[in-house]
Amino acid sequence: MIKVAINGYGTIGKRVADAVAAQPDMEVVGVSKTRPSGEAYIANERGYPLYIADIEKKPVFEQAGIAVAGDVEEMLKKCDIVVDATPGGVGKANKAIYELFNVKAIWQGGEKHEVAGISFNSSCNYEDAYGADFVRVVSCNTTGLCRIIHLADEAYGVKSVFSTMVRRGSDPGGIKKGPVDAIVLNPVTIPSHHGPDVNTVLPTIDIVTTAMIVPTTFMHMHVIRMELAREASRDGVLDLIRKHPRIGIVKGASGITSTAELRELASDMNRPRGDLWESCVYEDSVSVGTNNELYLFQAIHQEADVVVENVDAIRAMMKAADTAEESIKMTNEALGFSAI
Ligand SMILES: NC(=O)C1=CN([C@@H]2O[C@H](COP(=O)(O)OP(=O)(O)OC[C@H]3O[C@@H](n4cnc5c(N)ncnc54)[C@H](O)[C@@H]3O)[C@@H](O)[C@H]2O)C=CC1
Ligand SMILES: O=C(OP(=O)(O)O)[C@H](O)COP(=O)(O)O
Repeated sequence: MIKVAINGYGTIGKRVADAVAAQPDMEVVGVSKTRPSGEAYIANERGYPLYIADIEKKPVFEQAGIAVAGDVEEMLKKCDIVVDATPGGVGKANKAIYELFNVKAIWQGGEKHEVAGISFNSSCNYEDAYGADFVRVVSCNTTGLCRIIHLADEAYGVKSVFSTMVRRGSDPGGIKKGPVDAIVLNPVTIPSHHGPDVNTVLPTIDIVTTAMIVPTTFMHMHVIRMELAREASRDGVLDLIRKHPRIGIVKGASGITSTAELRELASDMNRPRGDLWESCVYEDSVSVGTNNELYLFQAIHQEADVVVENVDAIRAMMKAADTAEESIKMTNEALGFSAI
């Protein structure tokens, strides 16, 4: 069994913990928090040993009725690999301690590529992470872009990409972020970080991205245009998407034209936390122009799509599955996940 620790049990960390716990070849040996919270009670309830960043706060946790197993250093002694899901920018400072305790580490998209030197998406570059000590799973939007661009590139060759990300303002549980009543160009400069970030996984893709934030909490929406090198058809593209284990199709016949209806669908499917681990391509949006330009809309559940990628990154780094296909299949099956 691969012993996995999760440093930072928040939006991403708690989901990664549950996904790891569901895998037949992995176990959660600990999760960490900085202060008592609803999530800390749940960690106790699920039987994940709870470690804390600052051991001096142990009495505060215990007074709140939350059992503490030790500090983060204790947790690192028990694991083979740590998933760092601390807030963006915090994780890089943890590298020294991971090196000290000789554990492999995975960071999230809020950190820069340089922290690990390998940026990861299982459908694109599983082999780059095979046996590696340090890997970064790219951000939720970048994950969604990488999946679809790589698929199109393998089949048709991608000459260039232009995409606009309409980003959610805050996660549903967030109370500190906005906007409440604005469309914020974020960033106002072009390109946004997503294009260069795609190039950390797919270095040869010619891509420009723009991004804005809107007052919604569930999912980002991508508007994508790709110029293809070889002749493509709408049906051909839809067939490829149907076969992809991490890209789903929002059927035109379902009448779903929004993120809100997708949230309802995920809940009705009894997905844990209503999570959509797959990118959700709107069938009726998929169009091919006369010069082989591919157009589509896809929705990305920001809290979920990177979770399955973290599980595959663990397997690649631990050499527990030789190919991406093998790992993706194991991950999806353990979660009872097949793309919509
Ligand atoms: N929320 C999202 O939509 C997505 C986030 N990401 C990335 O995932 C990473 C984590 O983001 P979230 O889960 O949203 O953050 P979050 O704020 O929900 O959770 C972070 C957790 O880390 C804990 N923490 C803070 N400092 C710590 C420390 N020094 N040691 C141990 N734990 C500490 C906090 O208590 C909290 O539980 C970031 O790099 C972010 O950019 C990636 C994809 C999507
Ligand atoms: O990785 C994300 O977005 P990104 O791909 O736009 O960087 C997550 O939605 C976190 O974004 P946030 O930095 O607005 O919390």
